[in-house]
Amino acid sequence: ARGAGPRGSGGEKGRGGGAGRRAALRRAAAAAAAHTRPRQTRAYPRNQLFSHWSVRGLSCGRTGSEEYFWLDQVVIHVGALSLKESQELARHAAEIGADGIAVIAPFFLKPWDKDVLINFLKEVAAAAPALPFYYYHIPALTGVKIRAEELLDGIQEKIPTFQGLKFSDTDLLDFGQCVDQNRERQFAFLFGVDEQLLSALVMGATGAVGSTYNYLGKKTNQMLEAFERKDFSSALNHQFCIQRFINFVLKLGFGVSQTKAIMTLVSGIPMGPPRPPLQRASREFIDEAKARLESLDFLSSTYLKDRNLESCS
Ligand SMILES: CC(=O)N[C@@H]([C@@H](O)[C@H](O)[C@H](O)CO)[C@@H](O)CC(=O)C(=O)O
Repeated sequence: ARGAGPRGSGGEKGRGGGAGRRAALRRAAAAAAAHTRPRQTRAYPRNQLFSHWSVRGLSCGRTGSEEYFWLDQVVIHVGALSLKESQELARHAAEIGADGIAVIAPFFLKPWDKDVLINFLKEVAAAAPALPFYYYHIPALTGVKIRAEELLDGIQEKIPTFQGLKFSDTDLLDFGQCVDQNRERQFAFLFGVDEQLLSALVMGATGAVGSTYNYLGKKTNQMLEAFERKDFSSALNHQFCIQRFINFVLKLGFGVSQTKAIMTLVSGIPMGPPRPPLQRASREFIDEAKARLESLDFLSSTYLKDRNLESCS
């Protein structure tokens, strides 16, 4: 998933930027990546994937005389069914200089209440005690429905590195209460339901992480900018426009496979097939999604060249 947000996509209170720190991180990540370079035909173990991502993410690009980094922050998801594996991944994330770690609830042997879940998260966080820690709340996929608002109550006493939450659920009452009950704390509230982001911004979301930002990022940024300048009518138009596309693909059947297909379509970069049990997106899906992207002006070549997308709003 990719981040978007008015105040950064996560970990905005992180550990400070600076070219020196970035250069050091880049060296550490490059060393780790070189040490474990996989052969082309082998699947990447997760730690190798992290190293390679960090190297790429912390690399510089250049526009004119200005140098910039591809990513502002790299927050690594280290959740796993096994506590030990999660801890190893957390240690590795710290070694390669990640800006933070995130963890979903284990979903085979599920935690049955808040305390049990916090205990698990605490053990993972303790393996990387200098890294900001995020809980990734995604009940539709984990089946762990412990309310985030309950989980946050007193969490920093148990997990001192707790920094915030990625909230991937449509329960805006729960989300609103997370924000409302933690106003004194500087938590990051990263929202993960792209079609509802505007509502979450109104409630205090500080950023967003979601799948559609990989290809609807420009439209989302227009919405964020309108929101920042308090032009709520334009912000709503942009959100509705995004909803039109998401609503359309949700009805066709939308998940990771379809996301890969759309990303391939929009970027021209082959994303490869999904792993079983997932199946490739069907030809019909790709054709229909393409037509919809075109009709909303999300796919035209001019879209990539800074076109104003008012036709959609
Ligand atoms: C259940 C799900 O996949 N949610 C997505 C959303 O970005 C979602 O695809 C989008 O809101 C469309 O419904 C993200 O919150 C999760 C995600 O991108 C990820 O974990 O990589």
